Amino acid sequence: MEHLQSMTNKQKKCGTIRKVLLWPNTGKKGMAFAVRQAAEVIREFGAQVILTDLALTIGIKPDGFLVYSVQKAMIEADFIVVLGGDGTILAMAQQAAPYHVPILGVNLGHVGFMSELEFPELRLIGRVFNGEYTIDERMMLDVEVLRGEEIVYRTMALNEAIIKTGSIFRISLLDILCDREPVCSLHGDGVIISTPTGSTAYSLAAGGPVIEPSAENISVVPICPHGVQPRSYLFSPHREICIQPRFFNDATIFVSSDGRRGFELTDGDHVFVRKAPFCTRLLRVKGNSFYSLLNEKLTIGRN
Ligand SMILES: NC(=O)c1ccc[n+]([C@@H]2O[C@H](COP(=O)([O-])OP(=O)(O)OC[C@H]3O[C@@H](n4cnc5c(N)ncnc54)[C@H](O)[C@@H]3O)[C@@H](O)[C@H]2O)c1
Ligand SMILES: Nc1ncnc2c1ncn2[C@@H]1O[C@H](COP(=O)(O)OP(=O)(O)OP(=O)(O)O)[C@@H](O)[C@H]1O
Repeated sequence: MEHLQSMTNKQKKCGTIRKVLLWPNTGKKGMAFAVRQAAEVIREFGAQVILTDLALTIGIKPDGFLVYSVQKAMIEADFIVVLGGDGTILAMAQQAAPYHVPILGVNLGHVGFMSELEFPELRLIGRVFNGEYTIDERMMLDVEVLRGEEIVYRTMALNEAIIKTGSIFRISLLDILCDREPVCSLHGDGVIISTPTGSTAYSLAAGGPVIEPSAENISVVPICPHGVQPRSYLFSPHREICIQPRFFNDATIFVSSDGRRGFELTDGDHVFVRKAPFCTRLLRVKGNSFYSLLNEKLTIGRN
C-alpha cells in the first residue's frame, strides 16, 4: 500500500501553523464557495492554504493557493479541513493517518456525525490557531485478503470492514476465527468488523452496540444472521480476526471498507482484520460530548 510505504515518523501537532490543506468533496454543489470562505478564515490567521489538483476541478482558480500532490500535502500540512460529510472524512482518514495529520471536519453533508463544525460555524477554525483544541485519536483497522501466499487486497478503515454477499437474495456462510481459533460459522447476509468509531454507522444498523470512540476494541456484528447465535462479539484490539467465506451455493461474496468499492472474494481467500498501526486524529474545538452528538445527529426524524 503506497501510503504505508511513504509514512513519516514526524508526529504532527498543531504548534505553529503555517499551512492548512483544504479538502472539499468535489461531488457537492457550492464547494467552490465553501473553499473560498474557509481559505479566507485560514489566511486571517497568517497561514497558507494548500489545495490538491482534484480541488481545481470544481472551478477554483489556483491563484493564492499552494497546489500540491496529495502526498506532498500530507507531508506539509499542519492540519486538514475536510469540507463534506462522513464519507469525505472516511476518504481522507486513510490518506492522513500514516502522516499523523489531524483532521477538522466541516459538515456540508447530510449527517456529518464525525464533523466537528457545521458550515455556519466556519470561523471556529480559528480556535485551532489559538490552541483551543483537543485531538481525538481514533483506532483504525488494517484489512487484508490473502489468496494463497499473495496479498490481493489491502486497505485501512476508520469505520469497518464488511464481508457480505453480493447476491442480495442468497445466503452466505462465513467462518470467523480469532487468533486462528474458530469462533463461529455465520449463515446470513454477511458480517461487519468494526472499530469503536464505526459502531455508530453500519454496525449500529445491524444491531451492534454503541461503543465510545476512545475505546479500543474490534466488534464483530453479523448482518441478518440466520440461526440462534450471539448477535455480536467484542474482541481485544490485539486479536487478529480472520473471515473465511465458504462457497456452498452460487452467491458472490465481497469485502469492502468504509463504504468503498467492494473486492470480490473467491474460494480459499482469507480476510484478516487487525488493529492498524496508525490512527485518525480528529480535531475538536467545541467540547461537545459524544452522547449529546449521538442524540442530536442519530435520533429518529433527523434531517
Ligand atoms: N444500513 C446502514 O446503516 C449502512 C449500509 C451501508 C453502509 N453504511 C455505512 O456507510 C459508511 C460510508 O459512509 P458514506 O457517507 O460514504 O456513505 P453513504 O453516503 O451511503 O452514507 C451512510 C450513512 O452513514 C453515516 N455514517 C458514516 N460513518 C458514520 C459514523 N462513523 N458514525 C455515524 N454515522 C456514520 C453517514 O453520515 C451517512 O448518513 C460505511 O462505512 C458504513 O458504515 C451504513
Ligand atoms: N473528495 C471526496 N472525498 C470523499 N467523497 C467524495 C469526494 N468527492 C466526491 N465524493 C463522493 O461524495 C459522496 C458523498 O459524500 P459524503 O458522505 O461526504 O456526503 P453525505 O453523504 O451528504 O454526508 P453524510 O455521509 O455525512 O451523510 C461520497 O460517497 C463520494 O462518492
